[in-house]
Amino acid sequence: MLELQAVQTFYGSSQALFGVDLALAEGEMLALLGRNGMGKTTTIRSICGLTPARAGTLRFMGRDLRDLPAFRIARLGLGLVPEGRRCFPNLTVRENLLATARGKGWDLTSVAKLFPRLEERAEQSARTLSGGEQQMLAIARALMTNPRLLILDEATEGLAPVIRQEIWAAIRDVKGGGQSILVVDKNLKDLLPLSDACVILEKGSTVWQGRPADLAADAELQDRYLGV
Ligand SMILES: Nc1ncnc2c1ncn2[C@@H]1O[C@H](COP(=O)(O)OP(=O)(O)OP(=O)(O)O)[C@@H](O)[C@H]1O
Repeated sequence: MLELQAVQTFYGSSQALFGVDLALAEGEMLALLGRNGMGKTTTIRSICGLTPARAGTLRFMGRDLRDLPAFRIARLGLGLVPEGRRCFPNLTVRENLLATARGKGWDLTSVAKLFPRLEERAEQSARTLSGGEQQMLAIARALMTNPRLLILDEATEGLAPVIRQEIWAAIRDVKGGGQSILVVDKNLKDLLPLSDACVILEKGSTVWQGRPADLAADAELQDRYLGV
């Protein structure tokens, strides 16, 4: 479904990605891992066309993504939940959800079932939600676009443990429904059991690709690339 080969991306003259490879099959969840500043967010920005790659191959559903503007890439069916959970603060929860609604599948009823907290707060402005609720809203908004691929960048970062667990439970449900997902998260304990494949980035390059069980069993590998 998604394939990156030898992707290089720059911010101005400063190179951030030096050779990112990854592959995600339809219906699977791919975990993109690596320490702070190793290029995970930049990889996502390159896929979405927000910081276009300067070299390499990026393909999604058989389409070449290089040189497509971000809005065209989004329309191919990428639903991005960016770091920092951006919603419209002055719109209500319901209005935020309706603003992105597109296609068939996820609708107000099914996202309310996934995140009951959002249904309880449907008429509140998004500004008044807690950080965890805003994250749920950001995920729900991305689902309302009925994306072929859902991309989650640090969806549980900085949230209380109970809220994190609610979000992981929701991700598990969404995945169980066959949704393809690319996820960046630091929480291996929650992430690995749900994932089908892993990619580790180190200094802007892919240094390891494999199965979650192999990574879970390899303390030395975790220590080398993911330890703090
Ligand atoms: N807007 C920017 N301008 C210049 N350099 C940037 C910019 N954003 C990121 N970088 C640099 O690109 C490299 C990769 O950063 P990136 O945010 O992709 O890493 P990350 O793995 O997502 O890290 P984190 O887990 O901290 O979000 C870093 O060296 C970072 O300093």
